[in-house]
Amino acid sequence: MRSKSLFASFRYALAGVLYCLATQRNMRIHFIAGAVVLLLAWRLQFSGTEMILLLLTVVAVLVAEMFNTAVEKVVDLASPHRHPLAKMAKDVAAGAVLVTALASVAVGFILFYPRLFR
Ligand SMILES: Nc1ncnc2c1ncn2[C@@H]1O[C@H](COP(=O)(O)OP(=O)(O)OP(=O)(O)O)[C@@H](O)[C@H]1O
Repeated sequence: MRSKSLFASFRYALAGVLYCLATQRNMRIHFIAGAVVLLLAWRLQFSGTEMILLLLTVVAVLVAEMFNTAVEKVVDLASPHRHPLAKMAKDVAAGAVLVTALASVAVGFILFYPRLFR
C-alpha cells in the first residue's frame, strides 16, 4: 500500500515535469541550453566541483520555471479576471525566473571564460 502511493506520487511529479516541458517554451529552452552547457563542460573536462556548480545552476533555473508555471496556473484558477494582485503574483514569479537565469549566465561566464578565451 505504502509503496503503491509512493509510486503514484512519483508518477504525478513526473507528469508535472513533462507538462512543463510539453507546454512551456521557456522551460524547453532552459532544458536544452542546460544540457548543452553540461555536455560542453564535460568535454572541457571541468572538475567535479565545477560540474556540481553548473548542475545546481541549471536545476535552479528549471525549478524556478516550474514554480512560475505553478503560480500561473493557480492565479488563472483563482483569478480568471484581471486583478492587480494576480498581475503582481505572476510578475513576481516571472521575476524569480529572470533573477535565476541571470545568475546562471554569470556562473557560466565565470566558469567557461578561462577555458574558452584564455
Ligand atoms: N489575471 C490577471 N490579472 C492581471 N494581470 C494579469 C493576469 N494574468 C496575467 N496578467 C499579466 O499579463 C502578463 C501576461 O500574462 P499571460 O497570462 O499572457 O502569460 P503568463 O500567464 O504570465 O505566462 P504564459 O504566457 O507562459 O502563459 C502577466 O505577466 C501579468 O503581468
